[in-house]
Amino acid sequence: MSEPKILVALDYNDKKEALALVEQLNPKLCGLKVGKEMFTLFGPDFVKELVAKGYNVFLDLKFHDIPNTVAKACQAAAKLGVWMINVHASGGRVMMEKAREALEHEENKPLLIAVTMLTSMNEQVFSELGYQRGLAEQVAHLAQMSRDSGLDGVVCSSWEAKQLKQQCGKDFKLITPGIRPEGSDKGDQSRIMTPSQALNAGSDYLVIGRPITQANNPYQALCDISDSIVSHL
Ligand SMILES: O=C(O)c1cc(=O)[nH]c(=O)n1[C@@H]1O[C@H](COP(=O)(O)O)[C@@H](O)[C@H]1O
Repeated sequence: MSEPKILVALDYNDKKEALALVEQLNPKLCGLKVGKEMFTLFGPDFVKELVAKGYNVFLDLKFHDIPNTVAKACQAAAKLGVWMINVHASGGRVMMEKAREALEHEENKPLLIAVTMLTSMNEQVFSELGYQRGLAEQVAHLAQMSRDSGLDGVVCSSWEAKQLKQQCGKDFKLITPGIRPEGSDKGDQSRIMTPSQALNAGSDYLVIGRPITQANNPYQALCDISDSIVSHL
């Protein structure tokens, strides 16, 4: 069975609300992403609760620290039984290599991916950061460094997916947030595509939050998105 391509971002401040949606879902339909808000509020036990339900759980804490700290955080995350964890590629090559090495002896080896440039970044915001390269070039540079460090993939926007597939190879996983069905509110996302466009561009997994969680009927919103990409499955 191919793994579900949709990862629902459970960005809730209410555990009951999150679990009410999860109860309507199933692990064949989607994976679940737990980010900084729910992890801060409800901690590792909430993550373990979702893992126990049989979901692919993506723990999105974007570890970015000195190599030793990130390596230990990755080991702690692996012990929760999660399917995927992320670090920030801007932490550098040594940090990413130490993170990968730290997982080698773990019983549960989650996919280890690196965040390149946040999908909320546009050229204007990016230019204030003072990088020499352009935004797309910086994403490509960080993706190559992540690949060379032995990571399993990157978080990037769907705008970079085609280029990164050519550059890093088909097995290097591309996880793309900034997914918006036609007509849905961009919010603070900048580099967006529809689910189908993103998969056509080469995305392996679609991270989708508010278009689902803030819909009037989140389950129906997920089903509609799932139906819209059925030709890609
Ligand atoms: O690592 C992430 O998941 C992430 C990286 C990135 O570049 N952009 C991004 O939006 N995300 C996360 O993906 C989710 C997107 O949520 P929505 O904008 O509501 O669909 C949020 O939980 C973000 O924290």
